[in-house]
Amino acid sequence: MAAANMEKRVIVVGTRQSALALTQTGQVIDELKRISEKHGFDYTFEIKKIVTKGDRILDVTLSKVGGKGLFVKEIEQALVDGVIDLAVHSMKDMPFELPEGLINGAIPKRVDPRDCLVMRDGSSLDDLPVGARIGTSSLRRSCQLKHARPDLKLESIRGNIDSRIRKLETEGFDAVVLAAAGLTRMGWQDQISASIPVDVCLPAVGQGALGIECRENDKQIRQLLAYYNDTETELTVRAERSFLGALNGGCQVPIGAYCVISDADQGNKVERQLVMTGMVGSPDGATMLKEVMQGTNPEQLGRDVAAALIARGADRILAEIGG
Ligand SMILES: NCc1[nH]cc(CCC(=O)O)c1CC(=O)O
Repeated sequence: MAAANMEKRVIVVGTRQSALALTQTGQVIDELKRISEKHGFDYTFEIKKIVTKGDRILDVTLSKVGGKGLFVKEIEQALVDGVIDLAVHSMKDMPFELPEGLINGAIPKRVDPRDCLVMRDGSSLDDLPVGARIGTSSLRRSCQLKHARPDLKLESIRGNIDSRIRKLETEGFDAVVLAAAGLTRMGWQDQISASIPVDVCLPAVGQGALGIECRENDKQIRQLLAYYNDTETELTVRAERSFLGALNGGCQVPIGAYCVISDADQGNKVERQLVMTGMVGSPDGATMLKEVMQGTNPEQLGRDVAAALIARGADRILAEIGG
């Protein structure tokens, strides 16, 4: 056992104060405690709550305010300043570029990446009556749902997961759209009426995955986090993020991507391929461009899928939205 492992240390974990952030941070800490014990690290963990700009303006339409990474800037500053040692993010809220000196130390195994419907009645997209009112403020979700069902009325809805579910009743929606991952982490999976297949609604880049951010020069934490990384998730999320970066997109544009690993049996050897679908659409769902490609280098694959969509006019769609 390396001597560094034996050193006692209190690791301060920064988190937003939303129920989802606190819950997933708690779950990550439980897992890191388990890994610490297993590998002989003498670490204890402490939570530090941080209020971000995104939390302060949750009642405003975020897509109007604009700006990328509204939920992470203050947390990253605390990491840079040494006030905290770790931060747990939903991968899909993580900006494309990390500040100098910070890295993503681990991407743990991804859970269900799909969007789902919490419905008043019914158990599938097809059960929604003609002209049903659907609550979502994600342009990506409205684009794809409108494309699949032009009759649906997509309306803006804000707030944390629990307040969005409440609005199903109080604001008379027929359904609200949420990520299965958030509901499951909260233990609310019984609220899911229908999972939307990824070929109907391609998830946001990194949806269902977490990112654990730390300082690049913190060797102890990096050693600990290496045990928590999931290689398959890391490769697929890297491809998706490369796609997002090549399109210069934030989370407020109708961009979706989902990458999986497929092991193709080539007779005498198994070849590992990344298979990625990327999507760019107009908010009204009238235009929706999709490409599926495969490759072995995640960054290259992301750029290739982006280039293929740009060749078909994706950059013009995004320029119109101002994404
Ligand atoms: N945009 C907010 C957000 N950021 C991460 C999740 C949970 C899903 C995940 O971890 O990917 C959610 C809620 C949602 O989209 O329903």
